[in-house]
Amino acid sequence: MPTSATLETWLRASIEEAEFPARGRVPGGHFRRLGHGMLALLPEQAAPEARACVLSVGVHGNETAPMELLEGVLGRLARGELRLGAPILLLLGSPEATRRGVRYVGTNLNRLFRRGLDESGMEPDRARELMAAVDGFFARHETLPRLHYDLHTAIRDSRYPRFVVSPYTERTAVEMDQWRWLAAAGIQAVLRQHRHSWTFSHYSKHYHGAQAFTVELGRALPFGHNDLAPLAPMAALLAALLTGRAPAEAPPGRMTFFRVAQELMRESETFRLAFPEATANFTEFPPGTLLAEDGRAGETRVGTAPLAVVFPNAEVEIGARAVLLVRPEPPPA
Ligand SMILES: O=C(O)CCC(=O)N[C@@H](CCC(=O)O)C(=O)O
Ligand SMILES: [Zn+2]
Repeated sequence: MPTSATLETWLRASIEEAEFPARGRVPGGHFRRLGHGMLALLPEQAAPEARACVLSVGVHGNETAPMELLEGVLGRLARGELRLGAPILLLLGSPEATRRGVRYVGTNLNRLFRRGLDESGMEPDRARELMAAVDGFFARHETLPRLHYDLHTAIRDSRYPRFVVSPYTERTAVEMDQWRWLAAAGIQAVLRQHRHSWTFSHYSKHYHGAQAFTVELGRALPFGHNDLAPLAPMAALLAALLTGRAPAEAPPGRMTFFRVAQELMRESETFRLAFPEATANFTEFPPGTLLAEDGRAGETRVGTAPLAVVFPNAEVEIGARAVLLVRPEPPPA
């Protein structure tokens, strides 16, 4: 069987469609290639604190910092600095989009994670493969608590460069431990969704009862241009998950909590945002401010309480989310 040294090359091999062994050894267990951009790390024995963890990167092809972060952690495992103690499913969301250096090729993959998806095309096909991989992984490790971190970077600057989106589902509550782990991992803000969003993290939370988040780790930059220093605490969290150890904890109140008040969809060709393109995520606007104009839907203005903007993007497909309008809320007690 090939040795763990191979593991470090898995991500680049997946992007370049290069040869990669079907299985190999790592300290504490072995890896198995499940498909293109899909790798399972399987421990000889799960540690007492182990969770069945899905770690996904590259659901948007040009978001490279999470890939470099993951390569670093896999390198530590390969060199024997870490010992595998939990089953981990590693997923490269869209190898083709990453190879081309683009967010997506045909349509936004991160809006397609729902059962019964019947669209055809590259991203819908990939969404079905990824959902099947997650289904199989959680079924195989059904006795362990479930976790999914879907790692991204944002298009724009942010008042909080590292933040998580907590998907909405009435079925699964967020455990307090998650807030403590994320606070210790250097996450600065939490954005709680107000309705179903059909993202990858929503899929694992809604259909599998996993603790699941979209994790934003700074700005989307090309390979080699990412500053990984601020992500060291997040690397430590991923390392703890791999080894099945309890991660470091910090008070959740260290993070600023927000809730989505409104999701503005682009409804026409003439949609435009009324604030500058470069406006940072979580920038707040006072009551009465004009935020957007959109054909027959007309104007959107801030009501009586201030609103902040997250993920503004006037160029999205018609029918897609153009901006989230959010307000602060108290941290969970
Ligand atoms: O910076 C942006 O405008 C988009 C960054 C990004 O890809 N965000 C995710 C968030 C997913 C979620 O809401 O959980 C996305 O838009 O898919
Ligand atoms: Zn993304």
